Amino acid sequence: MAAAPSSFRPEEARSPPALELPTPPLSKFKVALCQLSVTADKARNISHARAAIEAAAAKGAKLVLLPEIWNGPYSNDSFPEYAEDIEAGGDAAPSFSMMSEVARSLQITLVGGSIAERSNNNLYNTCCIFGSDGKLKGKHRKIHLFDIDIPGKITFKESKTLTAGQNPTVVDTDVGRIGIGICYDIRFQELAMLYAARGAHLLCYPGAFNMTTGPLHWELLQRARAADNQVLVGPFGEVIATTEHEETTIIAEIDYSLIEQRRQFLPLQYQRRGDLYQLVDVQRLGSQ
Ligand SMILES: NC(=O)CCC(=O)C(=O)O
Repeated sequence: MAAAPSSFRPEEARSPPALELPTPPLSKFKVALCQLSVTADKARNISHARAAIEAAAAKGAKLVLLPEIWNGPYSNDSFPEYAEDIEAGGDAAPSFSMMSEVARSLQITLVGGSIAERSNNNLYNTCCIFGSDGKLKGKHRKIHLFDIDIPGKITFKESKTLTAGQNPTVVDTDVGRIGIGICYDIRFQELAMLYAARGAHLLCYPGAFNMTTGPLHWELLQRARAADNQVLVGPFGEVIATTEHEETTIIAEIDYSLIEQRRQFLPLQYQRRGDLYQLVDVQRLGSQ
């Protein structure tokens, strides 16, 4: 959020936003969310993830999602060991190569959870998004690193080993426009607002929540982001499908016609008081 610039005209702010929801290539499809058990054995994690993706596609999923840091343990000691050089590809990036290959062979869109990425002596927590041709459509480096200190409960500092990403990520895919965040990114509502303003149909946040704040907040945060921005969980903040902590894949139907319908029922975008507050898209400002 930022104060309005001095050239700001309230009557413009109160008119509908210039960016309407683009027409998605598919209006209804199945999404699969794979929740995976992760071990210290990277090769096993990769084949295990592949099997889950294949099983989801066999059930008709056109979009498959993996969780945060699925190819090894989620710890500062492990990030350097399991990190991959995505740009080099091949043997330097076996998790990345598997995802690209499986997306192509199954002709699905794959939001590849996240893996630690090594680039120019930095490590990032990175989500790769693959199109149904197996090509990398986009890469999101976690913007908000998870640094937390709740005495006696949890202390963790992702920033000890990882570098924060610098860019919001929106990708156009066969299943619509997707805004990407990774786990802790979901707590920062401006990012979700920005994605909605950029016409995202769907927001995907691969996660690995901790067990202190997680049970309290993970559903709350997803519902809040969806209800604020009228995007899916459901666009009214309704949970379409959920599960507990065990390994499983949940499959649900996404119906984008609900977004337009819910936005007509409850026309927040025309009621927003841009004359009093405004979200400034710094990347767009910079490119003007
Ligand atoms: N991996 C993460 O970013 C964890 C975020 C989390 O647990 C939270 O409470 O937020």
